[in-house]
Amino acid sequence: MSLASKVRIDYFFDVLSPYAWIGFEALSRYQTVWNVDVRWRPFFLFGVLKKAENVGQLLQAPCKAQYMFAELPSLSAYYGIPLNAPPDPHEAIIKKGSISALRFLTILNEEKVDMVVPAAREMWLRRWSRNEDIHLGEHMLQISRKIGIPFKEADDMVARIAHPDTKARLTETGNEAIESGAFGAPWINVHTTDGKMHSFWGSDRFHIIAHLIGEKFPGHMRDKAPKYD
Ligand SMILES: N[C@@H](CCC(=O)N[C@@H](CS)C(=O)NCC(=O)O)C(=O)O
Repeated sequence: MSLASKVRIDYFFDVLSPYAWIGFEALSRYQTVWNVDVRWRPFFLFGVLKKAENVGQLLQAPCKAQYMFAELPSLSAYYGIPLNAPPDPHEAIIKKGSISALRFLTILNEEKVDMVVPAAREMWLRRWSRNEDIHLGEHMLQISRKIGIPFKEADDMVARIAHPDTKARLTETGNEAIESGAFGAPWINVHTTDGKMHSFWGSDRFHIIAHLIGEKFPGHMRDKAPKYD
């Protein structure tokens, strides 16, 4: 068996999850200094929660829901991420959702992989900073324009958002996460160079991941943050 020279990190996320955003920004910064190969893997969190029989946990324990929101301002300040909860979280998260955005990211991941990070970041900025919607095709076109995807290409990808192949690929990514034990987001699979896989839940596990792979975790690394606007 040949051993890999780089640690591969599969980062499963949904742009509706603010914790997945925090982890995404943290890992984007660490990606530049750790010897890792990061794969960004958009998955549909509600599908995963359902398959993992974890929907009730999240929505029915009021103290947990309250805590989830209460912790966000300190994380936002720590990492320097301009995070603002939408004024009507139920409408933004449950009613409008992220399925179109995730399907769009799924297409980008296969056809324009370099655009996945700027597109996902712009989606989070819209949903979790500026209170702008991300559930319609026209929003994907606005996002594409902002990050520099030519209109014709963007239009062609938006037209395939509802294609059965796109849906199937998003479901497959969720299933892969579920098979590795996922029950929430972010879900992080670290494939160490000895061929083993280690799974982690949360944006708050990077010090443990650093220890596992023999790297350093000096905290927020705000000096490596992009300009958020
Ligand atoms: N402590 C974790 C919390 C992550 C978290 O609460 N993620 C939510 C989605 S935004 C989730 O997966 N919840 C499932 C659960 O609580 O079981 C972190 O800091 O990232």
